[in-house]
Amino acid sequence: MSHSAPQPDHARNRARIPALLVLEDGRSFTGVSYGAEGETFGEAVFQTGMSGYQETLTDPSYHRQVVVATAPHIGNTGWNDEDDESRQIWVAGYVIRDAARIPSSWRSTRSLDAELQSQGVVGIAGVDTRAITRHLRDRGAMRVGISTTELDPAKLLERVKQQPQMSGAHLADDVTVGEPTVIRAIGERKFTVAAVDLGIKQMTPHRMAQRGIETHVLPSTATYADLQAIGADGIFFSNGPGDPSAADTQVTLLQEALSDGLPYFGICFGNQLFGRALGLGTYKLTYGHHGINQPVMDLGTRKVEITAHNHGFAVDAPIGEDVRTPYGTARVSHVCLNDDVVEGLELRDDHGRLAAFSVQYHPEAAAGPHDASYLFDRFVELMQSRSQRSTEGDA
Ligand SMILES: NC(=O)CC[C@H](N)C(=O)O
Repeated sequence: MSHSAPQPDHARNRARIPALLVLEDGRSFTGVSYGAEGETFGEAVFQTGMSGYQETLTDPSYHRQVVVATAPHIGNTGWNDEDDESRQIWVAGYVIRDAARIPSSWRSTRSLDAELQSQGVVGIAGVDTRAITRHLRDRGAMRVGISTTELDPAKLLERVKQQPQMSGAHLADDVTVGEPTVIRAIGERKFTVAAVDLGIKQMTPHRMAQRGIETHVLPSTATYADLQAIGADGIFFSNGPGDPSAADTQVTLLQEALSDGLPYFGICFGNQLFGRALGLGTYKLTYGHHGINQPVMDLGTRKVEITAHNHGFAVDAPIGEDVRTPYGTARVSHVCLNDDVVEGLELRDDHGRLAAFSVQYHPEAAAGPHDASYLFDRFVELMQSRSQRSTEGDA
């Protein structure tokens, strides 16, 4: 059978299996089962990307979150063997309005519905996702339950209220690699980077490899000695699930690296932990940024880039002011033009030279626009200038 040929229309039969969604403030929606049957709980967030659902569902940062797709029609391009951002689907549940009944793409090998079923991920279709989105936008992200077995809203609500909150959750250890893995540079190796895996997406080491970086992906429990053992020229902290205020071990590791002057680059969770390492606080946003078209300004160049986001927390830092830290002077480098949320931080040494930086959004852009890929080049330049200075004896 050719991949794009119409597949058996089992969705029509499954459309009869009822499913219930209940938010923690009691608002409920009825729909039909999509993906696995059963029951699931998590934090409800809405995601505004019009494309890229395979990358979204396999992004480990969504661990324990139930994603509501604002795009009204989901599943058109099925599921393929290339676009996974990690080893599995991580979302706790998936909420869509209109499910594609016949996937069509030359790369598709199965339907989204079938993939959700085979990975045991519970979803719901046929619900008013616009109403859920407006509700979450007004009231904020909240706990949610989806069930095909408990169809009494009051009973499901009781269980929703027993679920853990996202605030205070330390989840990096759930998603990280078991053993270190190495992603070789494409072409000549110029630098070695220790990437602490707090929920890394595969596109990140790929973007590094394209620039001559050999990436050693290390477990979330990596120590500074582990970094030294691989002779890292730079340290990277990935994106990842959970509350940054609960990741103390990683903050301590980063502080050790910064004291040593090791070049640092962080993405998303890596931006929040950089903020904490610099002595700044983090806080929970009302409903977060989850999408692929958020405007961000680089305050250094005044250029605006359209960027991919997936964060529920943010760094609390004064925009336009210097922050003195034990490692140098920190500043907010990027802001979101929708709401002035801090989207990037940079640290400069006493000579005003860039020493470390991070962004709250996703320059690896999977899925998403590639406006911000210059940040990987900035990391390479940072390691280059640092290695030049150490050969000249001026580290
Ligand atoms: N994508 C991420 O790294 C998310 C970071 C953090 N878990 C948040 O929700 O803000």
